[in-house]
Amino acid sequence: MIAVRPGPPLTGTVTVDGSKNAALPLLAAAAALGSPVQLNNIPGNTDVQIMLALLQQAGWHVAHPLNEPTTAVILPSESRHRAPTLVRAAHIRASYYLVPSLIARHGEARLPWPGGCRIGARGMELHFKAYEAFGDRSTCDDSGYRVTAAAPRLGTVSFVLPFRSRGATVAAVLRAVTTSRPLRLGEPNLSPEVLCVLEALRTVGWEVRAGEHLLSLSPPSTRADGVAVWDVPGDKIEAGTLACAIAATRGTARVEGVRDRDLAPLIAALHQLGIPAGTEAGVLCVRAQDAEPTGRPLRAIASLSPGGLDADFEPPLMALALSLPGSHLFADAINPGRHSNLLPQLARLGAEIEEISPTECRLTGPQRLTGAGVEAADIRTGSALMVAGLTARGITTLGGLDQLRRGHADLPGKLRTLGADICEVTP
Ligand SMILES: CC(=O)N[C@H]1[C@@H](OP(=O)(O)OP(=O)(O)OC[C@H]2O[C@@H](n3ccc(=O)[nH]c3=O)[C@H](O)[C@@H]2O)O[C@H](CO)[C@@H](O)[C@@H]1O
Ligand SMILES: C=C(OP(=O)(O)O)C(=O)O
Repeated sequence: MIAVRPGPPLTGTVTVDGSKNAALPLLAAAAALGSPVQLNNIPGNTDVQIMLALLQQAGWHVAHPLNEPTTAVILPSESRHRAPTLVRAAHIRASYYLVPSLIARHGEARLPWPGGCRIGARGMELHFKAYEAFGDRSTCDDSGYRVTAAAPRLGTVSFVLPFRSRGATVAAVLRAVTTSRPLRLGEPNLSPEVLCVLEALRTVGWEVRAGEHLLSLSPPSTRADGVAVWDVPGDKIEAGTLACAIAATRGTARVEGVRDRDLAPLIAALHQLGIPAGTEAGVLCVRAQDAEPTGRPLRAIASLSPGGLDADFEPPLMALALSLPGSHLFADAINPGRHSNLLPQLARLGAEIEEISPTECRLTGPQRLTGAGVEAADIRTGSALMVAGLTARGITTLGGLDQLRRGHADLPGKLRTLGADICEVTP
């Protein structure tokens, strides 16, 4: 487990890893393409390691150039063995991104239900609807699901999502790639993680028009030769978590390696709280040393809409808001089990948070927290508890590191680079 103690305000400069939630669909897009892709800035967290292992098991080569662990070349292998049983697909949520490439390669995708964070019921019926729009058939039982390829068809596939699911948007886009069919997708998810897949497809000749209400894709007229080179964007959530930690300790520090536009909703929330922060040319500067908190209420409502606040920013913002004056509201109806992971753990540190409903809560800051033993039941609960531990009197011990490492190769190390008093201890 990790032991966290309050210390001096965080200072200095740290660089974020590539984003887990962008790397996962980009790896699946590389597999769907069927021609070599070099992917740079791949993070070393365990979810991404599992995805790379799944790709290899399912028939793709994953080659790391010598001394470049964050780069991989993904390309299909020649051998066409039977569809494998991908048992570890049950460990990560994003295993469902592999369905289009598995169907294209093996004629069917047979997978266990996806895993990932236990943050409430996490359906995937919209993915099946997307595949059915392409003519595929899906069946499922308690242990998993199976999607079987339709006989090849031509023509544009049109489909409207009833809500802006990121997973279902990527599913439809990648199925368009593996069938080389034009797609018109209504009410798409246009989060940075989806946009980076669309940008990657543009580099290999796909015509992409991403409007708020309609996403249109048309395949390239000729197949691109050579190796496509794509970059995983820096992890906006890791950067946001570090920003909350810097602000909670009233520090002034720089976080490098993240795209400016990906942080706009987080920076708006920091400004609302009176924390001076901004990005320029991939560098996020947080200047909380002499900040004067506004005392204004923060309304942090997780959203799937374009430009909305990513649900994964909410937990670290909540940990920060506990140290700032004002009555702050948090809501995450996207991940309905998140608050039941996070709130009881913050309560162990002495936080007083009023649950308005299972997905909405209000807290009034500033509150004085006291170190205690806490447990990460999901990635962002883990990172939020580290932020809270930096302001709690005494020692906070955090268990459940396997959860944290699913999303970050070494978040404690990054906080230590900024001067945080964090160490790993063997219980
Ligand atoms: C790997 C990855 O990128 N995970 C992110 C992704 O999760 P996830 O892949 O769950 O995100 P989606 O946008 O697809 O889903 C949003 C919500 O709709 C539900 N849903 C989705 C599809 C469906 O067919 N049926 C259904 O009920 C999901 O269970 C979830 O509760 O977006 C979440 C919300 O922004 C983030 O917190 C997760 O970190
Ligand atoms: C919820 C998350 O991940 P996943 O969807 O992979 O479980 C997350 O990244 O916080």
